[in-house]
Amino acid sequence: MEIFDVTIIGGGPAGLYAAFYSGLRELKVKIIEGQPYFGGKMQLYPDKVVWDVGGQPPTLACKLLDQIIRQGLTFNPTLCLNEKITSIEKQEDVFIARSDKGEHFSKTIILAIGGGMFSPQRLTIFENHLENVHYTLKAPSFYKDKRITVSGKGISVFDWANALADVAQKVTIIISEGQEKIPAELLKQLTEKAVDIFDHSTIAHAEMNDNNRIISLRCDSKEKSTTHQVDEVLINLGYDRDFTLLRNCQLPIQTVENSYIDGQPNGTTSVPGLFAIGDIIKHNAKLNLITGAFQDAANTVNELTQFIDPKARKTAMVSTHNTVFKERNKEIRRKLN
Ligand SMILES: Cc1cc2nc3c(=O)[nH]c(=O)nc-3n(C[C@H](O)[C@H](O)[C@H](O)COP(=O)(O)OP(=O)(O)OC[C@H]3O[C@@H](n4cnc5c(N)ncnc54)[C@H](O)[C@@H]3O)c2cc1C
Repeated sequence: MEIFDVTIIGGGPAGLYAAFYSGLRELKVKIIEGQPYFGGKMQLYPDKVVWDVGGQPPTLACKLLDQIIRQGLTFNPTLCLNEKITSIEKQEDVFIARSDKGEHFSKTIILAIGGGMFSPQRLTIFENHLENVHYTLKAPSFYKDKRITVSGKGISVFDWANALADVAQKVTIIISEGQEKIPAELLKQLTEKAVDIFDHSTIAHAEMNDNNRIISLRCDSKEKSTTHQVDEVLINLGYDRDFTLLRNCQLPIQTVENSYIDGQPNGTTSVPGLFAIGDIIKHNAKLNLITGAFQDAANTVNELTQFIDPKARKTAMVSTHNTVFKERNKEIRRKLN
């Protein structure tokens, strides 16, 4: 039985920074993410420009995320992707986190599960996996010179179409609602970019090729039927959030509004040794931002290091003076000079 110092559940910004900071504190770390990729909610807005991360120039979220992931992997933590943790229990001094893939043993646990596991609501006629149907937006370069259909509900559909119209060959919107709630300025931009909007319409039929890709879509409204050739289809119907873990957990974790963990700025919860960081935690000083997640992670890792070893330093040595970077700094200086 391999016992880790810390097992981090959730690979969003909070969990990834906790993995980095735990490495800085020379802890043995495992990070478990339910999705097949890291990034958490940042995967929902890769094309957006993020301005509010201290010291960073305005950056595309996908680029910032790439850096956050790389930083999270600096000290080679053990990685488990595509593994949803469904329960945690404690036997003597060891936590056991369980999924349908197995068991993980750890002296401490960090819950960095954000708003729970989110999964996109699927369009009924696309229930099976199709190669060119997407529920999150990839980096804009993926759509360059392609014919895109965006469908779903709400302003996000229009927002996505507007972002893609700058790079795509053709963008078409199909929505069942009207356009009344869409800001006039956004509609004006879409008209200028020659985006076709079919409102009060639904996707009624998809023609497939042998590679499990949709090649055309039939769109029906009360008045007419139209057919659109497509390269990629984007669906935005909103997201379901899954809190199975909090519901199943036998440990006395205190929750707020049944969806958040009642915790402290140093990450401690009602269960000694089990910590919570990022968007899942609620307390008066909580900041639901990427930088808030980073601060939670650093505070918590310092706290849990002392939980494991009460004689350990209270905080990590600052990175500029931390000897764990000695060898890597030589390489970085060589590159910079
Ligand atoms: C549209 C949008 C725009 C935003 N814009 C900004 C911005 O401009 N600037 C800013 O600072 N912040 C922004 N935010 C907020 C920021 O993205 C969040 O504060 C941040 O992602 C929180 O990180 P987290 O790691 O706590 O949670 P999340 O990012 O939600 O990550 C949690 C991870 O845990 C995983 N997980 C959950 N349950 C389990 C389980 N049982 N087992 C395994 N894994 C599990 C999830 O799959 C997910 O990957 C934005 C958020 C949204 C939604």
